[in-house]
Amino acid sequence: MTELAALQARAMASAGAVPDEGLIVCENLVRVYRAEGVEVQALQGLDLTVEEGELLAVVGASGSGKSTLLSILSGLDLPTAGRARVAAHDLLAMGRRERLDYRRRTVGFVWQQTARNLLPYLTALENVTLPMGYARVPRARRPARGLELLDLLGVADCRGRRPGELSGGQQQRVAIAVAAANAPRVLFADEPTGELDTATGEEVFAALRRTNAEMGVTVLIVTHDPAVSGQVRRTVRIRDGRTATEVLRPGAGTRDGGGTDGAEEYAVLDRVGRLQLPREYTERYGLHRRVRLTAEHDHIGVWPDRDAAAGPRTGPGPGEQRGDDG
Ligand SMILES: Nc1ncnc2c1ncn2[C@@H]1O[C@H](COP(=O)(O)OP(=O)(O)OP(=O)(O)O)[C@@H](O)[C@H]1O
Repeated sequence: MTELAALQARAMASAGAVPDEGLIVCENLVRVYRAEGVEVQALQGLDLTVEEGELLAVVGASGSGKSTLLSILSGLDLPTAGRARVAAHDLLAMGRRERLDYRRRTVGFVWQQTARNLLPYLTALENVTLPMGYARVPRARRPARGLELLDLLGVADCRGRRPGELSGGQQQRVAIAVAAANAPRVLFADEPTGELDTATGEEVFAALRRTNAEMGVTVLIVTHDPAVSGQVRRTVRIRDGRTATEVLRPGAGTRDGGGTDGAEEYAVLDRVGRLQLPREYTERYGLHRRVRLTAEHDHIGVWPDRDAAAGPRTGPGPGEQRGDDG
């Protein structure tokens, strides 16, 4: 078995994930910051389930809560309330040692700032082999494993160079190799292409897809760039600290990144049946405070509540706009 195959086998092996649950499960996650007497609700009851092996993007405007979510999932921050589990680790209940082990072995990170990912005085290969010490990989096996990773990500020729001698895209691909060095269950990437031009950014996405497809590592990319949706099969949009909508693109996330054809937008339904309607729908159809539901044989109709203004009525009026067909 090659080093990479061994890594893949470890990544794929179930490490005790609770059956019927995703690899990542967030339920009603709340994070309140208190600064100088002012309270900011960065997360306001966020729900998210990610299955093992997924490659997904979490998108949202600035201030929507993406970084807060990433800090919690990566074990750097604690939520104020709610539930968060990753690979059978309860992120609210981890002790110091478990947290350290979680950060070293269960998850890997690629940050936007290329300089934050790599040590400047080490070569690409030394950067990749460094974290293997945390997972007690025998010293003699580290270079072969590191080279295999650099090769998978198309930067084996950079092995002897220091970060300052690499392009931004090469640095990010080496950073993915570093993050994947201990075959984590999940790789978190925070705006991994934020500092790169489009063509270089696509190379980095291709590298993230290879890590996902060939090592079986679940990859979660956080970005404010909605165009990233075209690169992955599933995009979850956060709005005001909650998961608002999801876009699924059959065929995306494959070699060519897929296209926009066949993309379908979904609203997120939480465990107790709450649904958040996209703002463009609530504005377009004049939906405020409450809506009227009609049960059809294969869908539910959502109608503006005009009764409040126009008096009681039993059915939708002629020419009234339909709120939602699904
Ligand atoms: N340490 C903190 N103290 C107080 N408020 C904070 C803190 N960190 C974040 N916030 C606030 O929480 C909200 C969500 O911030 P967060 O950084 O998670 O959003 P984001 O979607 O990652 O934004 P960006 O894309 O600009 O990084 C914002 O209103 C932000 O001002």
